[in-house]
Amino acid sequence: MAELNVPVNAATTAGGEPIPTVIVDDAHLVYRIYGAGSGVAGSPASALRRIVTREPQKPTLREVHAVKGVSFTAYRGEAIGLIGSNGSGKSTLLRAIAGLMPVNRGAIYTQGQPSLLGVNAALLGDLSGERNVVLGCLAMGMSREQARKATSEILAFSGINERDDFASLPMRTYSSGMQARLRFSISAAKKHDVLLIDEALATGDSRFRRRSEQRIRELRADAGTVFLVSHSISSIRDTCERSIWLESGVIRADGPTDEVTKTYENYMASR
Ligand SMILES: Nc1ncnc2c1ncn2[C@@H]1O[C@H](COP(=O)(O)OP(=O)(O)OP(=O)(O)O)[C@@H](O)[C@H]1O
Repeated sequence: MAELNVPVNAATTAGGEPIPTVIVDDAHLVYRIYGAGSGVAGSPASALRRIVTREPQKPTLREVHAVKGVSFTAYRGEAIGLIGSNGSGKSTLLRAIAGLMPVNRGAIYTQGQPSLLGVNAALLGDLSGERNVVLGCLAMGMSREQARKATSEILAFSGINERDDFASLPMRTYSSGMQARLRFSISAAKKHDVLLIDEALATGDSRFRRRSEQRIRELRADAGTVFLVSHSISSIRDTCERSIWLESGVIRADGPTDEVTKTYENYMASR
């Protein structure tokens, strides 16, 4: 635990300045849901009335303002935990940092290419775990030779072959925990400028979680920036020295993990 709190000196410029990797400046993120029926207007009675009166259904648009004016700067060498209750905007913010969702207002600047590792990251269910590892490596920019070399290491790290030769079976036959382990193992095989991890550790067992947490620390030590979204406060405490608490799309606290998680836990206990 102690080594997590030491400043990462590799992450500073020659002048000792920390190097920013992600700048989020007053970011607003809004989902637009078209055709979403709302309350009475979407009821069976109103649908029947429209049929009888031949009144066309008015197009509806609902907006969910998921992230409301969030600002912070992340630096190279930091591992940052994103915490908050369900629906507070954590995954949305990660998606925006990854460039998968445009900001509606404000701006997000990133250095290098952020990589989002989520439980929904696309791997192909009909291909074997091993083929998916090779494809994943190629997709991350490795050469065929590098991918071939990395494959056995990734499979060993994932531990999916611990009980049987699962690597040769199609991925659709894997449990969700095994799938998540393989996804994490593929992503963690490469150094990332900015690695965004969304609950990927939650589905692994405790042994795999410990290995993953160790790998996150190594990735961070390699001077990348890691963001970890998790409801497991212990994972956040073991991995991240800084945490950001989001609630209803707004930052409630940003600072040392111990302080932020304590405040968050008190808040959750009082609800
Ligand atoms: N694809 C979507 N379309 C419309 N609204 C969405 C969509 N995805 C998320 N939302 C809404 O945006 C808000 C933030 O959701 P988000 O998934 O970012 O929260 P979260 O903090 O990651 O939640 P959790 O801890 O439950 O995973 C919620 O109100 C959610 O209903």
